[in-house]
Amino acid sequence: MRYHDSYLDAQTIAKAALAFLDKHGLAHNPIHYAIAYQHISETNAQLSKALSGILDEHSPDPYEMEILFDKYISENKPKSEKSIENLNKCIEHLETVNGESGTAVDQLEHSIDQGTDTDSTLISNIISAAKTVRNAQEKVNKQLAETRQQSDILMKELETARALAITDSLTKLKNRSGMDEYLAALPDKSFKQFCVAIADIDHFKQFNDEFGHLVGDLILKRLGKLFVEELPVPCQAFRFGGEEFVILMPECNLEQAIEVAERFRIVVAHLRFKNARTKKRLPPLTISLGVTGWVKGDDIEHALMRADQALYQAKDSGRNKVCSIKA
Ligand SMILES: Nc1nc2c(ncn2[C@@H]2O[C@H](COP(=O)(O)OP(=O)(O)OP(=O)(O)O)[C@@H](O)[C@H]2O)c(=O)[nH]1
Repeated sequence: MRYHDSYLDAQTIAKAALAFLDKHGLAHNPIHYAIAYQHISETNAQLSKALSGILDEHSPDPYEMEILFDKYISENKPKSEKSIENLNKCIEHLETVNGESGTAVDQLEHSIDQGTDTDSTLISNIISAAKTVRNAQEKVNKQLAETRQQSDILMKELETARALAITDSLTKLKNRSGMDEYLAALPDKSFKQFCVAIADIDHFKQFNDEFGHLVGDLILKRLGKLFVEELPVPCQAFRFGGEEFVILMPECNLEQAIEVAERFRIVVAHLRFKNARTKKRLPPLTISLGVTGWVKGDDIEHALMRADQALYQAKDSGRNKVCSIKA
């Protein structure tokens, strides 16, 4: 159970939670209320820490509240455990039914072996055993259909869990594991021409410090979308953690890869963000990129190290730049 407050305690917390919402001009909707309740009752330390960080600066807006709710309250647990439980129950039932029909047949065999029954008793025993077996068969068929349904649900849940494991929850881009899967599935011919880039947001710490991590998260989210919208096929971006992204560029020579990176850099530099609460414009955001070639036989880690060196050069020479190192 999540809440242990007594009736009276809960009433007191509820009043304080509503007063909190009023104080910050927030609607009494379930999302805002859940945040306020958990904050006031001190039952969610991480939520309170994030909320206090915002409260130090300003009253949270509904957008920030939604992000807090998604990050610290909302639960999206996989139902796999329940499905496995159901599947096991189906199997157990199948075993019981199978046992019932086996017992009926055993009893019949026994009375035939003994030879003590009259013909009419024997016939009625055969009919009764046949009925038991037929009933059991019907039950088995029904149960099998249910088992199939449960196993389909489980398969879907496993697929979802697998997709989640290789996806970055914030940007929705594939993560490092997703990139490893992508590389493992690459046909050999793709290695003829292949480039790798690392993109990194400039002065993102400063941005976070000035506007808060939640706004920083929104920027990362927007960048994730932009990679998908702006990178030409078959280039693909992956989030490696933090504000660092890897772009794999199959079928690109170094010159073409630099062009792709440069175009993306310019798109980002032209983006304009607005603070949803204050409606004020945020300062322009820039990224730096390091590009390198990846040749057949080379370890991807080596290519990533070269791309990182190139990125370092871009940062070192003023940022908002693309630098490259040959394979
Ligand atoms: N909002 C947000 N910030 C993040 C996330 N991951 C990493 N960061 C922040 O990204 C910042 C990275 O800072 P630094 O590595 O110092 O780099 P920088 O400030 O961007 O400076 P340069 O890379 O040298 O231009 C840190 O403040 C991290 O907290 C995230 O998921 N969300």
